[in-house]
Amino acid sequence: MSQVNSNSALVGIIMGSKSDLPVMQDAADVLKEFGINYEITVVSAHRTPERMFNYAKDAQGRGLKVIIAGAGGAAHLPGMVASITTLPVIGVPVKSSNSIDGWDSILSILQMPNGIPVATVALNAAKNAGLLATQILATADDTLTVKMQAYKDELRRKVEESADSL
Ligand SMILES: Nc1c(C(=O)O)ncn1[C@@H]1O[C@H](COP(=O)(O)O)[C@@H](O)[C@H]1O
Repeated sequence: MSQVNSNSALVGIIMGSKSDLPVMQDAADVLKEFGINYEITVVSAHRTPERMFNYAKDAQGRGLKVIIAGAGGAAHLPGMVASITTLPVIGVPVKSSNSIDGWDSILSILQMPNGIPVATVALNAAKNAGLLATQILATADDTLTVKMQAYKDELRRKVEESADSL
């Protein structure tokens, strides 16, 4: 993996294992759709603690603005990364193969102690993580704001169209 969309990634997508990629790819697809440079790689707090520490420590200096971190099971990765960096961290609970219906990762990521927030999306909701990262970047980028508004207008139009066809 370790793929970088361009030299100047604004969003870092990390995951605890390559087995999370089918879920986390949705975040990358959204960022691609909005024309946002991102990087994507595997980082594990449990299995590669030094890699995790270095990634979080260097992220801001390398130009990242937001980190999306997905993990399953005892999902410590998003919280540990959030403890090291001042960048906003969006956590994606992943339903891994031997999970307790995903509740293990949901609660691990959601129930952070005061002081170290992780913006937790729904189970496997990497798409929403990508959209939230886009909205965070849009606060300082008018072009992105216009694109996000168009995205929402299109969502509304599709729902209204489906309602009209009932
Ligand atoms: N939760 C974590 C962390 C971590 O939080 O550091 N590292 C790996 N994992 C998770 O273990 C699950 C099973 O991983 P494997 O499929 O590699 O056995 C994955 O969902 C991964 O995110």
